[in-house]
Amino acid sequence: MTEQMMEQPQTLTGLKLAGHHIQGQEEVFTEGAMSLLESLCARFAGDVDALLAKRKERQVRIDKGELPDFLPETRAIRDGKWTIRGIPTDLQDRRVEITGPVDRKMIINALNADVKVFMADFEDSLAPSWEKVIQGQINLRDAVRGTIEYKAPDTGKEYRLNDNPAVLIARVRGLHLKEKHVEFNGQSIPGALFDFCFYFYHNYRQLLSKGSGPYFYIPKLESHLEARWWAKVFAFTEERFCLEPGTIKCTCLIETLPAVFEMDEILYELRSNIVALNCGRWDYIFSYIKTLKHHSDRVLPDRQQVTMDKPFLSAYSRLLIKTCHKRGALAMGGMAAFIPAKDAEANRLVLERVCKDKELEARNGHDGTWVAHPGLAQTAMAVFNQFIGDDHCNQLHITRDVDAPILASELLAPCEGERTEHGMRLNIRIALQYIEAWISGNGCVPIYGLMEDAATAEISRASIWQWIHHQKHLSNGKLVTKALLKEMLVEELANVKEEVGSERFTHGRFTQAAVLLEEITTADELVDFLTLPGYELLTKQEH
Ligand SMILES: CC(=O)SCCNC(=O)CCNC(=O)[C@H](O)C(C)(C)COP(=O)(O)OP(=O)(O)OC[C@H]1O[C@@H](n2cnc3c(N)ncnc32)[C@H](O)[C@@H]1OP(=O)(O)O
Ligand SMILES: O=CC(=O)O
Ligand SMILES: [Mg+2]
Repeated sequence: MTEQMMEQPQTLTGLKLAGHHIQGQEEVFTEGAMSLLESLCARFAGDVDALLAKRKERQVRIDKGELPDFLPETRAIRDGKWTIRGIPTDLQDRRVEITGPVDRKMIINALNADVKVFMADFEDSLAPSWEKVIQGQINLRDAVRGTIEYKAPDTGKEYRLNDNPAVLIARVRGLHLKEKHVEFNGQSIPGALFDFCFYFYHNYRQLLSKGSGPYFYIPKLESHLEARWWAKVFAFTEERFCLEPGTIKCTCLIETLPAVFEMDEILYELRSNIVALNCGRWDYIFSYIKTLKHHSDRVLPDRQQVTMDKPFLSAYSRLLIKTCHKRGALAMGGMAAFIPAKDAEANRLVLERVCKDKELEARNGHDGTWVAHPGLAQTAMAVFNQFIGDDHCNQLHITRDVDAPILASELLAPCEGERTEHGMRLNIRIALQYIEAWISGNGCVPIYGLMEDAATAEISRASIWQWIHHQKHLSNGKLVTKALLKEMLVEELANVKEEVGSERFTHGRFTQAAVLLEEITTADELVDFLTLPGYELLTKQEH
């Protein structure tokens, strides 16, 4: 059957658009694209709930005292000799990747930045309002065709692509997030399938014709069974469009504690399509808190003290590199959350810190890294250039074979450090401001000189919950209780009002953010993801 025959209009019996009309949506919801979405939902949406249920089953065991470990039943995969299928030419050199949400100006700036790859983000840095997820698809379609343009309404500045834009990779939503504006057989569909379907459908031909391809970042995997689900989605799509197996390429973030014990297995399940793993450090730290939430000996200190040189994070980075390179896959580093400062001296310190962070990654053997802002690209590039040298375009040759095996106990090692009143108050102010931004439709914001997104904010709010839950004492002797949190929340809300100004405060959604923050930090059980209740508030205000 030819592709055209397969793309004949089909009766879209099960699929229903439940969102309000967004300008330009007809360009996204074409007959062919909707037909693909319906097929994907029919085959794969139902399995997502079963995969999410498996996460819960494992968590129940861990809550009872079990610790995550390498799986006995997949030992043969870990011990076996095999490699991934291969890495396309334009993904061999990924020494610096910029990331950012799928806003029009941001996309153009990111593709023009002095980087190898742009990860266009429907995930941690995007609050997925109906408008943003549709507009993001339109923006990426125009970017792939090279026609994307933007004129800033305030300055009149015009934006268009340079001659040699970065390679594009789209990051789709995690499996836990539904897209409530589209229903299949009466149920909201997985946001991941929505993002995958439309980005693939509207762009694969143009990408392949330019010598690139449909490339994806897959976030927040928790097991190799979830990777197997993605492998089936990719294989089905390739077959439907008569593409060679392995045409779709993906990079999986290893950003949950359970997944770090299944890296070989994830690579194996996806071996036709995968090219790299990535250390998504912020979600990983959040996942460490969440997974071990009932283990009183593994409560984290102030967020600022949990840096990549801490033993449990160093073990994670080194094991990821060793695992990837053994299988021929790239081992990407993660995000230093710094962003440039306006003041020259402050900016010098920012660049110094970024440089130190990137040196640690490059020295460990990572093949590349992430930056949150174009102003950091040169610094990261200089570090990786120095470590990669002139004879290579990555560090695949660093095998870490002589390293002692990295043990489960190292990955789970408690993290030393203080829990301070300053740290707790900072967590409250960061979480407040981030939640306010997210429920107002902005998924990534600068707060106190750092990039804050869904992953970094999760650490702040989950830490507060964990300190309350385990009745920790702060370094000044204060016992962390629900009452203390409530007292501090009132004070910090007032401080935030002073910081942002009463005009911004009154027109913002800070009170709603405070209510949500109080709810999720004082709940008996840790809420799985901040973005789940956040999505209800985000979408409630849509017309
Ligand atoms: C844990 C994780 O998942 S990390 C990955 C997800 N997070 C991200 O991707 C963060 C991406 N970064 C950002 O969103 C932004 O850098 C922010 C929100 C933190 C700060 O943005 P701003 O406040 O606009 O920064 P600033 O004013 O310094 O920007 C200066 C210019 O750089 C551009 N810029 C800033 N960050 C980016 C970026 N990531 N990509 C492209 N352009 C960018 C701005 O658009 C602006 O352009 P202009 O001069 O043409 O107007
Ligand atoms: O997605 C990246 C992370 O650090 O989380
Ligand atoms: Mg993440």
